[in-house]
Amino acid sequence: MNDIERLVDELKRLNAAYRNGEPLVSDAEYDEKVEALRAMNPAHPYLGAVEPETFNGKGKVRHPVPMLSTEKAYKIEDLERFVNRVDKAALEIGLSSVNYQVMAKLDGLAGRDDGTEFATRGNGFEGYEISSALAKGVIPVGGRGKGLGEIVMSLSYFEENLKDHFEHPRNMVVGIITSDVLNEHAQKALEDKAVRFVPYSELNKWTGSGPEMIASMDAIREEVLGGIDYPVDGLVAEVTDEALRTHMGATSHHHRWQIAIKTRGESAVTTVESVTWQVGRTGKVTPVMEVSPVKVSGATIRRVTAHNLERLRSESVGPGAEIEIIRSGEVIPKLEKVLTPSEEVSIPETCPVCDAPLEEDDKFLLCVNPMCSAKAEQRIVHWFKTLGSADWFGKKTVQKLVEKGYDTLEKIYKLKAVEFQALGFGPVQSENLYNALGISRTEPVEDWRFLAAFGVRSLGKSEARNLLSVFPLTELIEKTGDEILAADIRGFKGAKCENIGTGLAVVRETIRHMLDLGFQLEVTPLASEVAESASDSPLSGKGVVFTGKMVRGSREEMQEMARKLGAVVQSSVSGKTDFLVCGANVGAKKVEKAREKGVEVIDEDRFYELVS
Ligand SMILES: NC(=O)c1ccc[n+]([C@@H]2O[C@H](COP(=O)([O-])OP(=O)(O)OC[C@H]3O[C@@H](n4cnc5c(N)ncnc54)[C@H](O)[C@@H]3O)[C@@H](O)[C@H]2O)c1
Ligand SMILES: [Zn+2]
Repeated sequence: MNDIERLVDELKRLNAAYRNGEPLVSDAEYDEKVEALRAMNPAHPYLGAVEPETFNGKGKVRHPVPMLSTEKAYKIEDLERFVNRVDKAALEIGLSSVNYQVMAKLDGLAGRDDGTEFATRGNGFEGYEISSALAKGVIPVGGRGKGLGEIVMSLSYFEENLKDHFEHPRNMVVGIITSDVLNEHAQKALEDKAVRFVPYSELNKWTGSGPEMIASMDAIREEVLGGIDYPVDGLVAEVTDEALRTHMGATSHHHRWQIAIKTRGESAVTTVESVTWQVGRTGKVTPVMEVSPVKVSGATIRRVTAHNLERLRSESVGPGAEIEIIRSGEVIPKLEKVLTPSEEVSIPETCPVCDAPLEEDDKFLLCVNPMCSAKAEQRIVHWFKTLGSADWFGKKTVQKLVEKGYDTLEKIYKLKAVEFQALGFGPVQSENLYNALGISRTEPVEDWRFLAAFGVRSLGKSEARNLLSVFPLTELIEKTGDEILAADIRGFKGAKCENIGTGLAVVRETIRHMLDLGFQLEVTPLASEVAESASDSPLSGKGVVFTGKMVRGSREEMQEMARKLGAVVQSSVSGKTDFLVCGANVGAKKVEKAREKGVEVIDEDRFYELVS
C-alpha cells in the first residue's frame, strides 16, 4: 500500500466512526489529514464526494437535489479567492454586484424536512428516513417542511447536564437518531426539548458585499454566533442571488456558490486553579484542570481536560500554572501550551472514586480495581468471561452496550432481541445475545463461579469456593469483612476480608437481583455437613452429573442429597465424573459417550438406593 492509499484508508475509518457518533480523533486532526491528502493528490476521489454515513436498520430515501458538503476556507486568503471566483461568474451573467449571507455552521447531523419526509444526508444522493426522530421528541424549530437544516442539541443544556458523561453533543445527537432504545440521558434531553432540528433558513444571518465580508469577518462572527446556543464549527458564507447560484452550480462535493469558513479555533490564556481527577470507564484516570473562568469563542470556560499525564508532569501543570487553551469547534477546550509552569504538581496515588491504589501505564494512571463503580464495562466483561459466555458478550459488544447506557447487569438482562437490534446489533447477533442471556441463566453453574463473576476484589474463584464451603451464598453476601475475619477461615486475613466485605456491600443488590432471575446454581456443600455424614457414603468425593427429567423428585433435591453425602455435583460429564444419573428421555448417544469415559450410568432408583 502506498502513502496515499494508507491515508485514504485511515480517513475512511475515521469518517465511519465519526458519522456513527464515536469519533476517534478531533475534527481539527481529521481536517489536517484531509488537507494532507489534498496536498498529495488534489484530484483524489475521496475529496470529490460527500463523506458518507451508514446507519443500519433505517429505510433509505432519495434526495430530489443532492445534499452536499462544503468547500472550506481556513485562511482569509481562501475566502478572497472564493470572492474572486464568484465575481468572475457574476460578470459572465452580467450581474454587477454580488450579495452574500453569512450564518453559523451548525455542528450536528444534517437533515432535510420536506414536511412529510425527514431524512439524513446519507451519501448525499440517498439518505435515511428518520421521521421516528420527531416522534421521539426532536423539536422541528419553526415547524415542519423548512428544507435543509441540522439536528443539534442545545449547548447550554449539554454543558449543564451531560458534559461529564459525553464528549460532544453531536455524538449524542447521532445516538438519539440512530438507536431506538434510548439511554436515560438521551430520554431526558428529549423530554427537556433540548434536541432540535434547526432549518438553516431559521438562522440569524449577516448580509453584505464580498469586500465588506472580508473586511469585517470578526464582527460578523460576533454577530451571527453571539446569541447561538448550539455547537458550531465555523461559519457558512453563500451567494444569495438565485440566478448566480444556478449559473455557478456544484461539483460532486460542494456548491460552488457556498463556502465554510473554518478557524483554527480561538485561544485564550488562563490560570489553573486546581486539578481534579476523573475515572473513565476503562479505569483511566485523567486530570481535569479547573481554570479561572475565561471566554473563548463565546463560551465561558471553567474546565480543561489534560489527557496526558506525562505532559502534566514534564511541563509542570498544577495550581498556579499559566496556560493557553484552544477551542476549535469542539465544545471542550484543549490545553495548547504551558506558559508558566506551576510550583507544585501532585499526582494521586489512589483512585478518586474507590480509593484503590492506582497503577501507572506509560501515559496514564489506571484504577485496576474491578469493583470501582467507574468501571462498569470491565465489570460486565468479567461477568460474562467468568460465567463462560464471553463468546457472545465480548469486549466490543459490552463496550457498545455500556456506551448506550446499558451499564449494569440488571439492565442488560432485561434486553430482548428486538432491543439489541435497536441498539445497532445485527438481527442474528441480537438473537444470539438474547439467547446467550437465557442460557447463562438456565445452564447449571457452580455457585462459586457465579459469585466470583461479580469481580469483587480479593474474591476470585478459589476464595469463593472456600467461603461457600463455610457460608451458604445468601448468608455470605450479608457478611461484613469483620464477620468473615471472625470465622477464622484458613487464608482469610485482614486486608482480604476487608476487601471482600466492602466489595460485597457494593454488589449485594446486584447479586440478589441475579438470584431472583433464577440462575441454576450448583450449591457448594458446606464443609460441616459433608464432614458429618459423608465419610462412609458411596458418593463421598465422587463426581456426579444429573441429566434428563427426574420423576421421583426434583433434580435440585437430588443434587442437594448428593452434596450432603459428599458428592461433587457437576454440570456436565467430564474426565472427573463418576456417576451419570439419568432421568427420563436421555438420549442414547449421551449415555454412550459417558460410558466411553468410564462413567457409571445409573437411573433414579439406583441413585436412591445408593443414598438410602
Ligand atoms: N473527527 C473526525 O474524526 C471527523 C471525521 C470526519 C469528518 N469530520 C468533520 O466533519 C466535517 C466534514 O464533514 P461534512 O462534509 O459533513 O461537513 P462540512 O464541514 O463539509 O459541511 C457541510 C455540512 O455543513 C452542514 N451545515 C451546518 N450549518 C450549515 C449552514 N448554515 N448552511 C449549510 N450547511 C450547513 C451541513 O450538514 C452540510 O452537509 C469536518 O468539519 C470534519 O472535521 C470529523
Ligand atoms: Zn477506582
